[in-house]
Amino acid sequence: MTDSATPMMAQFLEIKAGVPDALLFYRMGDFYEMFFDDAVAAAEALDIALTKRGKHLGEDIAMCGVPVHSAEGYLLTLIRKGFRVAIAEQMEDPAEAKKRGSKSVVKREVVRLVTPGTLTEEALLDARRHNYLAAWGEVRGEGALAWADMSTGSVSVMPCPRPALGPELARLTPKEVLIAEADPGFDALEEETGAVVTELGRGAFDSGSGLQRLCSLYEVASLDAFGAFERAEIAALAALVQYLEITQRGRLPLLRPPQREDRQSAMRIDAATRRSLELVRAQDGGREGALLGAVDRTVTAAGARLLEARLSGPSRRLEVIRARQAAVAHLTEAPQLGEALRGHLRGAADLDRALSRLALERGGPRDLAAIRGTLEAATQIAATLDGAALPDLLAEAAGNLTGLEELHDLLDQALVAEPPLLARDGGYIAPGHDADLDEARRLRDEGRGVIAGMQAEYIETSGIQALKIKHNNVLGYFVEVTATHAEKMLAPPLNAVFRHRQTTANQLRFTTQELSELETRILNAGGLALDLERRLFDSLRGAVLAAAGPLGVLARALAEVDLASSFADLARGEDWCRPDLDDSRAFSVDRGRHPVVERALKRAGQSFIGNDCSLSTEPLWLLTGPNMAGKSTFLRQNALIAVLAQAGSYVPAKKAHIGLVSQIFSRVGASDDLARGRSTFMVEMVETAAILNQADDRALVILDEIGRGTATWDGLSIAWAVLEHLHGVNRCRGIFATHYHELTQLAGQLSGVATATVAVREFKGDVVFLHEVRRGTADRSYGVQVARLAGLPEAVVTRARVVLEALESGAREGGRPQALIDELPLFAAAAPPPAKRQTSRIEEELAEVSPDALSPREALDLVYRLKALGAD
Ligand SMILES: Nc1ncnc2c1ncn2[C@@H]1O[C@H](COP(=O)(O)OP(=O)(O)OP(=O)(O)O)[C@@H](O)[C@H]1O
Repeated sequence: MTDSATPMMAQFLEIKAGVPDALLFYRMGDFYEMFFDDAVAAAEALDIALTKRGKHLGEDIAMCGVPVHSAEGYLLTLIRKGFRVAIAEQMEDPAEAKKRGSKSVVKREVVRLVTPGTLTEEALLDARRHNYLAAWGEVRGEGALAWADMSTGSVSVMPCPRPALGPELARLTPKEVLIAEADPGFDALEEETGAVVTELGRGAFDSGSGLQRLCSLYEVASLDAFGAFERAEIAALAALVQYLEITQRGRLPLLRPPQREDRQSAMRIDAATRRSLELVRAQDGGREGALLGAVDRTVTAAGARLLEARLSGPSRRLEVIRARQAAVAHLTEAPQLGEALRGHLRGAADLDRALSRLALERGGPRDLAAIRGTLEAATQIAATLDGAALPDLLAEAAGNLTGLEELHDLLDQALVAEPPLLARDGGYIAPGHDADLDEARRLRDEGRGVIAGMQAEYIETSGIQALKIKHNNVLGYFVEVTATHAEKMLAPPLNAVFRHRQTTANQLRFTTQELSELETRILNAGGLALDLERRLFDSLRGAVLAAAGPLGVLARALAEVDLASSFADLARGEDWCRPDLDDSRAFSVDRGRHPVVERALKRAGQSFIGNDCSLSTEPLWLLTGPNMAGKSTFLRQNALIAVLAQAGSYVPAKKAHIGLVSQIFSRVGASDDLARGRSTFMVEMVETAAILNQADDRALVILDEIGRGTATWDGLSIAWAVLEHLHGVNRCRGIFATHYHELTQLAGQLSGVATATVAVREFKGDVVFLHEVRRGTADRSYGVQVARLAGLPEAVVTRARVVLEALESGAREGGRPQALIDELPLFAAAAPPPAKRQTSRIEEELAEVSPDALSPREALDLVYRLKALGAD
């Protein structure tokens, strides 16, 4: 090391050596600075300027920095881009360091490692989603998965064999997954799950020392009180806790006792099915186009998180679903009650997250106020529910909403109505709460009044009207006059009172004995007031944390009430029905609808055609129909109805009877996976194999055009064999959409297979989509007509018709394809002279438009007009 900044750089390098995998935010005054490779990487990721600061071993040191006050936004960007960030703070006042000698460096320490799975800041989190950190451990061949949301304190665990890990992670969508280092077979995990995968030393997953760590965390002698955990579960939990200790530098978040989940209790939905059904994320990654976006009417963030969890993991337990349904039914039938609850819920804050920030000492006065507000809402909700005959779930929730009145009263009495964000500047404790604080504040404020009086007095003594008493950080309080009065002020008698301190370009500044004394008094009183407030904050925080257990139960109850009333609001608003669920293998839906497609159509002023589906007697439906007729929509809507029903919601149908579905498989819409070297066809076959190997007789399988990605006869043969297997071996319920009309012959031979088709009408050579599903088979594909609608050149469409006709008549007469093709007239000869095309009304309308002259509103109106013309 050869430069002047050596001691500081030495400190930087030492700290950096302790966190080699993270970018180091090194606090220097009002900035977090980054150096060397960290600076280069961060400057690029954040798109900020890269500069230099001194030299190290003869080379320039790269540097970049972000202001502390806006650091959160930069942190978020870095975390989203997959970085981990270590934050090194100054652990002492620079003045302290100076006392040790002019060359000494301010003490700094890493106070926290910020990783995707360990965020707590409001600004860094999506309020309506969980932020899970997961850990997968294995002991003697038995696997287990544990997951925690540090921002709410929830902790869960369950046995999870290695093959089930992918589907479970797809359900939970954790932001970060911990695995033991050198565990083979996890190469693709990051890509598959979108989570950051972090490897920990094997020691972190040791179940023996892990048990001790967990017992001391929960202050219990054994974990039996929370459930009977397997060793692998303990290993996974222990790894989670150790990682939190590492990242939070010993300051553990509030962690609730682990909840043991049972894999058997949730409907199984694999990752491909989740993608295909777009349960909580649409294919474009957004929430809006997904089922979640279409059904979310929750008014609290915790309610929204619960909804996502329910849609991601619908239940398989009849009694659980029925209890949830009963709550929704009660509120659907009593709309005023539901509305009143929703009104009160709007006043509730995110209690879990406020609590978690307070536990980590990252909370402020607003978090206390959030808890006060939520307790208030809880009391109102409990009162609203009081006295009515309630279904069990609501009665239980109502019971959990009371009992914390004392804490509420304490907070209410202690806090001002709208406290500031930061505790630093005080001003959040209400007057009248603490006599000492009131007294200190009185002294401080009186001092300010005295200053005003003193200014008037000095104006009189000096005869200088423009004299002012001001304050700055260097001089404290001082008297200021303009330079024109210099002579007078510096001469007797005034110079005996006013001591000259500073001359600026136009002003002279003075202090007086009296002013200095007053300043000390004001400062002392102000400092004392701040100190007292800080202590009161700590004691309020202590009172809140002491009630963390019941507060957690209350937060959960509020989320349940929110979810039940939001489902009720949805059911009423959208005219949904209460599905009848039982243990049978029935599946019968009358006038079912697809909630997401229906919403999109509604926005465009169109209505959705409801369709029936009955798999109760013939469990497999073979669905044919032209492209664009609505086959995929029909397939998906039936799967979504099963998901909604088992999540406890009403469903978009006139009537529905559903025997519990154990697993859903959906293969709708092709996708390839070029990153993993799989073609569309290969992906399709891998997924089909998974379905045939796993589907049981309670499964619901929806398959769209299996086999279309290969040659016709291969495709047809595969589709045929798959259908036979589903019918004879899997014996599941399912809908199978296909363009192979030959397959419908199979339906006649298999007793459990029925045929259905999406109806269309032909009108002047074009197809008109009716979107009606009827029993029977489609007479033809209408592929050429649909292609024409899509705007294929007229010549190509005409030619395709000729080829189709020849192929069809040839096939009827039993000709060989090659012979048929040989007989076809050549394209050039067959192509009709380009006839003068008739212009359509849409084209006529468009010809009139000059785009630049349109206002946005006019443009929108135009789209509606064109759309209406298209439908004519
Ligand atoms: N029941 C319905 N009522 C009204 N409109 C519908 C209905 N079903 C589908 N549609 C409309 O038809 C469009 C096409 O539907 P879908 O994608 O399901 O067709 P498809 O038969 O699967 O087509 P392809 O075979 O080309 O994949 C939808 O985007 C929607 O706008």
